[in-house]
Amino acid sequence: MADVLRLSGIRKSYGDLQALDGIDLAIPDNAYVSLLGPSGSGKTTLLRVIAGFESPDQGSVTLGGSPLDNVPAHRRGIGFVFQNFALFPHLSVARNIAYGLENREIAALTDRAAIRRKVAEMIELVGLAGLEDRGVAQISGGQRQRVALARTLVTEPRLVLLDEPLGALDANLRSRMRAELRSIRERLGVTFLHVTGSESEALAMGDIVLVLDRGRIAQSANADTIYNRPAAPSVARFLNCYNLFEGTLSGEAFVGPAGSFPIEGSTRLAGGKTAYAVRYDRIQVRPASSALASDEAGVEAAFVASEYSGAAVNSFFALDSGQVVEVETHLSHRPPADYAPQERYGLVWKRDLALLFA
Ligand SMILES: Nc1ncnc2c1ncn2[C@@H]1O[C@H](COP(=O)(O)OP(=O)(O)OP(=O)(O)O)[C@@H](O)[C@H]1O
Repeated sequence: MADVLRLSGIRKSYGDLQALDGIDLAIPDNAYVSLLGPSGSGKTTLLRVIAGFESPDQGSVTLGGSPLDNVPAHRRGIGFVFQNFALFPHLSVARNIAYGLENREIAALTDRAAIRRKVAEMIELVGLAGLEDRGVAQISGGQRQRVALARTLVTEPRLVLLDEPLGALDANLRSRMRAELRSIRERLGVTFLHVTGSESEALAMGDIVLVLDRGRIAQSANADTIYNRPAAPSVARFLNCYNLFEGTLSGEAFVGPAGSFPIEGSTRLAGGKTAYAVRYDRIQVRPASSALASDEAGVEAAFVASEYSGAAVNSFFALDSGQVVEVETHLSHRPPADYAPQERYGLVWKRDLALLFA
């Protein structure tokens, strides 16, 4: 797959704050790419540098092999979908979409019939047929989202940047729009770079997931690799599905405030920092003082509370060190257990399901 976008050595600071700290990145053509990172990690700044709304202090951006360094935002051929949609409230659905075509810097269209035809095609593609003449104040949030997308896509950009595009939608609509966005992108064959703070959205949508941590790319991989082999403890933390333990290696064990875990059989990953990680759904809860099998590791902890979320229950246990360990039990596997508050339990996992960053 050829790369549509390349970034090399991008740095951007605001005063003393290094918002982007040396970004090297290649984004393939015809792909859905998610950009995940916690608040303040530099996601919006990165999009703004790519779009040309901000100039980097150092580094270069190329699109389709051509440098963009001196190309202003409106001549880059890059589309941008804003979180708040940024539609013209006094214009109809069709007029909002046509606006992009009539006013684009490169090859603006003036032929009314051609504009009408392209707008109609786009309305069909994003599923807005029948709403052409409605004012954008008279349609739902999900429909406004589609107008924003259509207005960008109608200009045939090579790359579309989407800044938290589902953030303003309610939970139901958000999950429906995930599938819609993926299918619209596939039909057009254009590359989408979708910024999100939601790990489930990033993993569900991206053919490639980029994880940004304090202005640097911490990992770039497919969803399965990110989920099962996070490149660093910080990536595991953002994924919100791993218990992370701090400590050091001591012979054949990982030792920290939580206890001592034999490391034989655990998956060893390079991660810059020593840490031990166990996914929430890899932990079994047993009576306290149960014997461990030779391929298991575990800790004892006091039950705090459970949270029911439909298909699963998440239970929280406090270790003697104060750290809270989360256990996720899928209800298709077993009925919800009734743990007693403050009671001690054994939390046990197979060693070969644990990750050791060292
Ligand atoms: N115009 C600006 N002036 C000063 N600091 C800025 C400016 N824009 C961003 N920053 C700072 O740069 C850092 C990165 O901000 P950015 O908006 O890119 O993060 P983000 O990952 O998009 O966060 P969020 O998910 O909260 O939107 C933050 O610490 C932010 O406060």
